[in-house]
Amino acid sequence: MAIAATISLPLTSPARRSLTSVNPFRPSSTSFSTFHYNLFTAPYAVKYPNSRLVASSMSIEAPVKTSSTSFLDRKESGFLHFAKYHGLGNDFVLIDNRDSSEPKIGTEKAVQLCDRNFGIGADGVMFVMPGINGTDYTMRIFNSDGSEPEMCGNGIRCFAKFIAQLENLHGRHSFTVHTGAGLIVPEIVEDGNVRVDMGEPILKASEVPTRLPSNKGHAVVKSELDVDGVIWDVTCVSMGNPHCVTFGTKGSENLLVDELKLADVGPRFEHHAMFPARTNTEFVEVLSDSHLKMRVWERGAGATLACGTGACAVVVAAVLEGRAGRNCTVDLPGGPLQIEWREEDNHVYMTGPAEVVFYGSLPL
Ligand SMILES: N[C@@H](CCC[C@H](N)C(=O)O)C(=O)O
Repeated sequence: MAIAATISLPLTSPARRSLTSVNPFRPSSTSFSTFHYNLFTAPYAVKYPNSRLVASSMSIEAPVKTSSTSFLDRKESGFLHFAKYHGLGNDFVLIDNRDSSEPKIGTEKAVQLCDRNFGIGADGVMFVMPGINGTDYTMRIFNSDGSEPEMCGNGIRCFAKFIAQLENLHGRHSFTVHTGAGLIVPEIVEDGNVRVDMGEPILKASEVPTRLPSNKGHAVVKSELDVDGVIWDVTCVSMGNPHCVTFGTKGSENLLVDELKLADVGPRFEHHAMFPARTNTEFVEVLSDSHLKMRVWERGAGATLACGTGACAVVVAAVLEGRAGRNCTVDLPGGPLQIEWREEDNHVYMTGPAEVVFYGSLPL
């Protein structure tokens, strides 16, 4: 089966774009080229979305036209208009769903779009929906396996930048967003990064949820978890979604995360009987009191280049285990996040980038 698609690529490197300097939804007549191509005969353009040279060398009809109106102003029925974003390489298909509280596509289609060989390629699909309970917007997300998580840290930064572009907003802006994890407040700051009030971590074992017995009040901190005969020390934290954080196996030295066989060990945690809702798992190396390095195996998405809720959970776990302070840089494979677990209000604050990659349309 082939899917005809239209795709628009920013001419500048997305990594160098900032909201204040460039608004890709209001391009000048020379800032975009529009390509019409078949997703299944132009895999390289999909796999290397930042490369115009690759797209051009595929003999795709380009450039066919330029537009002075916003790409996402397009409303042709029967087409799904989307934007592809990433936060430190954790990538998402974003859909303008402001006119309905029902997602424009279902989980089966989302799985298809996330496929890196036969679709757009993404770790998840996110929907910008009307707010409820007095909030500005509602966020929903499907993982690449079609499951629906409560929250997504990198995704909510992309969500905020997408809203700013949809609404043609410039400069500092914050939004109240209803999520499965409750109220989340992302704020676009001067340098184009997004700072997010991620709310309070949940530590009560039954609410994470984990079946591991609590050992510090209601929390599970540095507890033993037997993973197919290997004993890991784990701390369980929910940021609305469940996380199991480990700094290594019992009695071992500081974990060297680059040496970890993530694809082997990750699924064993994700589907462990102690995690009734499955779990995201973060493997952490302590570089200093304020500098941590992690790799993640995500529930429903596998190994990803970054996980925002995971980085927040890691700092909470590091503080609870006495391994780091409340203000940390967390290095992920896709880049660093700044995380603060503030003592005054018990909220976790995450700051990091979110960048557009390209815009496209697909027939539904
Ligand atoms: N990558 C996200 C987390 C996405 C949801 C996760 N896979 C889950 O199922 O909980 C992040 O940046 O937080």
